[in-house]
Amino acid sequence: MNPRVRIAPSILSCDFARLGEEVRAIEAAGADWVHFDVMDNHYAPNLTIGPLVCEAIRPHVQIPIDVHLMAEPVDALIPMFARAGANVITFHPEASRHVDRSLQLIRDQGCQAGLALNPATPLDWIDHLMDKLDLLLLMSVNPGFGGQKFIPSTLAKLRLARARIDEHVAAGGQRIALEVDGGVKTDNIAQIMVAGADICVAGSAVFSAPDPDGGYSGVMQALKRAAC
Ligand SMILES: O=C(CO)[C@@H](O)[C@H](O)COP(=O)(O)O
Repeated sequence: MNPRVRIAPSILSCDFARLGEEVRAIEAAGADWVHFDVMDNHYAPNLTIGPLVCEAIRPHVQIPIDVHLMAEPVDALIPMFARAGANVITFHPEASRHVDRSLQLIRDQGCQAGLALNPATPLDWIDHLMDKLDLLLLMSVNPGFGGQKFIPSTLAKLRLARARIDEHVAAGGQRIALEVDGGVKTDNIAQIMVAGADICVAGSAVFSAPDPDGGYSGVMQALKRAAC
């Protein structure tokens, strides 16, 4: 088992008719965070869930809710999700006119602030923002849907991001968690961890592999074992 790996199942792939049960089951199986994908049919080509759903699952789990905004504009959504019980709020830089201000707004609401970069979005976006980041999310698929294939060039970007974060910490900066999102499976999670990830989002890999009793311990253990 790799003690460093944290798994954040993306509920985009869960059975929404049994949402409360599903989030309780992933927590019982050892999930570290609940990953909550917000898409608006504008920034991302899909329409998913909002603050009401976040508020509805909040009492069902103790683990952090990791809200990933694939929506624009973001500023009005930030306090809504903070009030709904989000612990981490991440957005894409193209979705905010004033990225620094949006990051500060997240921290002002008492949440951890994250920036998400699409596969084709350069890492340079973080250049003047390192002090404001609690999390950097690298998309390893294009935003929109669960069940896509991991884009291999993410590994090189991940190594660069790891080096940037380590330099920042060595220079006295705060820690920044590095999250990878999309196409994470048991057969590639080891490479992803070696490249420097701290947190792996996994949607279809988790929710398509329930145990016979409907839980997810088997797949969660398999992902954590494979991450070594
Ligand atoms: O945000 C997204 C896709 O836009 C991701 O969170 C996916 O939902 C992860 O699902 P899998 O690729 O693991 O199935």
